[in-house]
Amino acid sequence: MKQSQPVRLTMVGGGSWATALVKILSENNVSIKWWLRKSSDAEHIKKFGHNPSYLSDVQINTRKVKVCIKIREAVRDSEFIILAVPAAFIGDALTGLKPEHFAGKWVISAIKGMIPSANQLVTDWVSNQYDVPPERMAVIAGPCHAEEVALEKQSYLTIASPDSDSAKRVADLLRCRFVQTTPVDDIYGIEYAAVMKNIIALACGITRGLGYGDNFQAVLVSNAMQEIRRFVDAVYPKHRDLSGSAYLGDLLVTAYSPFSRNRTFGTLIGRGYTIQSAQAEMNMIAEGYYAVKSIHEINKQFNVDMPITRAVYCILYERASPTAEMNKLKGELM
Ligand SMILES: NC(=O)c1ccc[n+]([C@@H]2O[C@H](COP(=O)([O-])OP(=O)(O)OC[C@H]3O[C@@H](n4cnc5c(N)ncnc54)[C@H](O)[C@@H]3O)[C@@H](O)[C@H]2O)c1
Ligand SMILES: O=P(O)(O)OC[C@H](O)CO
Repeated sequence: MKQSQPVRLTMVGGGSWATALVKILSENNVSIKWWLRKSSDAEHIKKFGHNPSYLSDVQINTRKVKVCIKIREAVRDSEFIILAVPAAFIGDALTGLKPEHFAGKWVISAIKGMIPSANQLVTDWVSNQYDVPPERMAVIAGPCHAEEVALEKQSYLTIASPDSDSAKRVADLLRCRFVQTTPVDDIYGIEYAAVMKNIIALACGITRGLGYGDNFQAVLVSNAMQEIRRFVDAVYPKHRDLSGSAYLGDLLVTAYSPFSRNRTFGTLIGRGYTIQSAQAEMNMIAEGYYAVKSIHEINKQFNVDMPITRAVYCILYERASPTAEMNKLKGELM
């Protein structure tokens, strides 16, 4: 039987998540233009079919995937654009693009971070900068570490869009042998929860680094869930069940998995590393570092009680002692 034309899609980003998403999409009838910032990585993928910098065991199907270092060329003729670079660098990655380059396309954020210069969610920022209508936007969420996708471990993604057809189309694109997908409509609630779980993972890491145990972490995580609920309900009120995997599931994986970038970063801070030395130690980005400042700023309008976020903010941005901040927090949890 003749196969239908492949879906034309652009992947923006050269890190672990972009590599894992390329692997997932390559399972389906999708033709991918993959934009990477580093030309040496792009050349290596062309020649050897592996990303040398992230998840280098993943075999890239170069019949389906064309690498590219020019962003305009990468987005030309695509129906879908997936953004998978840390939020702080998305502006750089899209430099040279104008609203007309996004016209008629779906834009999907796989990013779990805030735009630091604007204190904005990525979908809000993209909509404003490039005139992408909300119904053409989606986010990829859920408890899913790139490292486990690389190993084809059974995983689940939640695809959120205000438009149910868009959510379903994107969910269909990302479903494969080892990934289940669910379309939903709570795009902003899910995006905020995904941002906030990174801050909580930093807190978990800090307490691990200081020597706190599982008993404390269980209380920290359950209090965190309430903190996320208070904030998300204040900023974007809507009926939602936060026990779903895109909310609670994502919090759990990031808080407990050794693959978590944010937890690892927090652990280094708890052990006494400076921010610069912790960043230098990791080849990866901990989104929570940027997000905690944005959420702290946004919360000035809402005044939600957020003791965990406040403690992490004070440690990372006000040079407060992790020991003293966690001592204070101890008395506020229940
Ligand atoms: N890794 C995961 O398992 C995973 C899962 C879900 C969502 N995400 C989200 O995906 C996004 C990308 O994260 P990741 O894990 O792929 O990143 P990563 O930490 O694996 O890689 C870092 C990325 O940042 C880029 N980068 C580093 N410094 C840069 C700079 N100065 N300018 C421009 N780009 C720079 C690198 O090229 C690389 O693409 C994040 O928002 C993250 O929260 C990641
Ligand atoms: O768990 P982290 O800190 O690596 O963040 C990556 C993803 O957001 C997990 O869903």
